[in-house]
Amino acid sequence: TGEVMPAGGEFRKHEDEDRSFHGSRLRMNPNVVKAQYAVRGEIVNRAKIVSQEVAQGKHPFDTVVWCNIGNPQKVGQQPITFIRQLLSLCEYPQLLDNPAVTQLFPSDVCERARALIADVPGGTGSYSESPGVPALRRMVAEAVQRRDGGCKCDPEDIYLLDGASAGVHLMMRLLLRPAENDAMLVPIPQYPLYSATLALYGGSLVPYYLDEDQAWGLNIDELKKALAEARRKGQCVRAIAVINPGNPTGQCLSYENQVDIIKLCAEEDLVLIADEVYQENVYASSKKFTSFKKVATETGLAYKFPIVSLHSTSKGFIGECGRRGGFMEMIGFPDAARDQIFKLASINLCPNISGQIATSLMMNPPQEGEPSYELYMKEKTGILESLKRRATTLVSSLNKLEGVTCNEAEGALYAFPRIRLPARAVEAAAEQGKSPDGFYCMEMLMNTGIVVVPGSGFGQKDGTYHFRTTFLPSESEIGSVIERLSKFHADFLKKYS
Ligand SMILES: Cc1ncc(COP(=O)(O)O)c(CN[C@@H]2CONC2=O)c1O
Repeated sequence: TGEVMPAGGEFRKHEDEDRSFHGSRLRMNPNVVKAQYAVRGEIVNRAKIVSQEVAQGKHPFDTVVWCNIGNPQKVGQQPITFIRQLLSLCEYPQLLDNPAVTQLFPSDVCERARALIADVPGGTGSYSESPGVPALRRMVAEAVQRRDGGCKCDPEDIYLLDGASAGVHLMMRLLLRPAENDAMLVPIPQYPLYSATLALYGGSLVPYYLDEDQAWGLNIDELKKALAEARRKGQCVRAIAVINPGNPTGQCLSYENQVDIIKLCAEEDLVLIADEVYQENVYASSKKFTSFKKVATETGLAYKFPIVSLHSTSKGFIGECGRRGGFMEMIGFPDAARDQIFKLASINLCPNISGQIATSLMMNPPQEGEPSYELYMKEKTGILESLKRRATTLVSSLNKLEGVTCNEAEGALYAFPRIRLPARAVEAAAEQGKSPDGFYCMEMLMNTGIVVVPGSGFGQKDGTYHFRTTFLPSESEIGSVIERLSKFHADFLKKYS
């Protein structure tokens, strides 16, 4: 069914032909064709065209608002000064020899930079060890130990990454065996990195549904039923992915939920993939982040089964998405698996050094009394408090719309409202071969310029429709975004009622 690249022939793009070349065709990996990633799907691709057309006055709005992706600096969030100052000096150490440097950079930044430069053999342009620069891994491990109230963290368990995505890919490659009917438990709604990588590496997704009526709570009995049902069907469930705080749902797990999950993994021989990239994004005063590693330690089950915990420089208040920084902490993996993980990391040579440095700085911020501390805390607090205000404003506005309900965004960067759509809208969507919420989101784009992602891209209970939006537009513009969205929603209901 596939196509074969012509031997020796140059493969040219065929706009008006059937994409064959010299009669030959390109045979592609069907898993690649099967994988989907809605965060940058059809709506976003259309939005790119619209954003070019807006300048020519072709649309009833003058800006496209990118609410499809948690990309804070794309929509105006400022980088953290401390991080950028240190990266600047690490990228061009000669600055430190310039007498003017002390006028441009605080003394603690200069000292840190000298230490980092000494710690990174060959500088930021050199390959490092595949798991990352040893000194930076140690810095991250010490910080994880402090974060978790003293729970031991071995630097050998820390792998620095080109973003948390790289850690998920690595784990999927390690665990999913062809022709073994391997599967993974994934929350629904889920961040589509999980469904996409399962498709890419030949695994299958076993859904466990979060309960929208219980603030997207996780029901451990539901999880156990999903596991038993999958096994009954002959699926070999290898792991469970947990996203805490949740994406797209924003819920923060209770400590009890976490204990239940850990006990289940230990009893059922499951690898726990703890996706904790939003650990700094907790807004609900009744919730606080506790790492699964800490809960496992306090439950007496740490190192009794494999846990891989993921963190990233892309989220939190740092928002260094393009830096491609992050790390995974792996505990409870047998040595034979660790050897294979090292080999997988080696095939990619090493994570980028700038991202490694940013990760070590994310985990080791300025301390009270240091010259950089005051500005750092001002920037951090300013961003997190603003995110909390924007989350509250957006969710309360969404709940005022007819037929819309939206749980509180307890954490992360998103709201995931449920929308009730008129039958005529569902019919119109079907006529265009679109999902109802995909149809709604495309109409939203074409009428308002606001780019969101249909709930169908994250998974949802049959018969329900959602969309995911970030609350990243600045506080000066989020009001107008809400106005545009509210007017669109009312007009849409009128048009299809
Ligand atoms: C839950 C979760 N895990 C991992 C990642 C990947 O992070 P890295 O940038 O470190 O690879 C993301 C990114 N969030 C995507 C990107 O922006 N909006 C999203 O939903 C995420 O939301």
